[in-house]
Amino acid sequence: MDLVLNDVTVARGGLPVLEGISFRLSEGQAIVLRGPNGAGKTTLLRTVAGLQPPMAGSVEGAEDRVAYAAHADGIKQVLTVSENLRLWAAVFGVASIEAALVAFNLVELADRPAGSLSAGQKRRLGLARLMVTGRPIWVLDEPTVSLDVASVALFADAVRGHLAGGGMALMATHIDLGLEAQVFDVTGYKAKLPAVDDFDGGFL
Ligand SMILES: Nc1ncnc2c1ncn2[C@@H]1O[C@H](COP(=O)(O)OP(=O)(O)OP(=O)(O)O)[C@@H](O)[C@H]1O
Repeated sequence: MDLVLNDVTVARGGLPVLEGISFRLSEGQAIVLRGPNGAGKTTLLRTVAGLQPPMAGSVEGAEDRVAYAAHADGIKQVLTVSENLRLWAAVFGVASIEAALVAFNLVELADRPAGSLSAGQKRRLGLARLMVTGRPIWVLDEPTVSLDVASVALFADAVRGHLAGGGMALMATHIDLGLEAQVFDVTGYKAKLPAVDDFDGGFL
């Protein structure tokens, strides 16, 4: 089933940020969101992930199918790397964590408490989590932050494998991952702020 956005408006703090967003993401495809800081990429990703409703328009095909990786890695600090992955695997009903450990070069760190990992290692664990969700739509907000060159390559391989298996990916990233992806620049979709109709100019 495709992920379809129809004329979506997204808002932060009650104010529209982006409007008129429409696209379709099919099996095996990726879309990379581009746009300057503050343009609304995170807000759009949060809306697709179901963390907030669209202000207008509709998001179809996302419900219970999205695995979301945001700036915060969502890691349980006191659990080990493998315990973290097993926890998520149990939540999502996935049998094995081995592929995720291998894909993100976490085998040697499997017994380390997650709280003792470096920023890049934590990020690898946060991304490995995607693989144990079994969910087809990966929604990723700046997934490569803190990753070194080798880890970026691991991540790109994991996304490539996910797409090859019929998965989909929607991500905000400023770096070129060497993936075949459509680029969606949100810059042209900046929302017009609603007119203030009870403004009293006499207070100026
Ligand atoms: N909690 C909040 N309450 C109100 N406004 C917010 C909140 N979080 C973000 N904003 C504002 O919403 C707008 C969109 O922010 P958003 O984080 O979606 O942009 P972005 O394109 O992801 O930026 P970046 O590239 O810097 O991560 C910005 O103007 C931002 O200041």
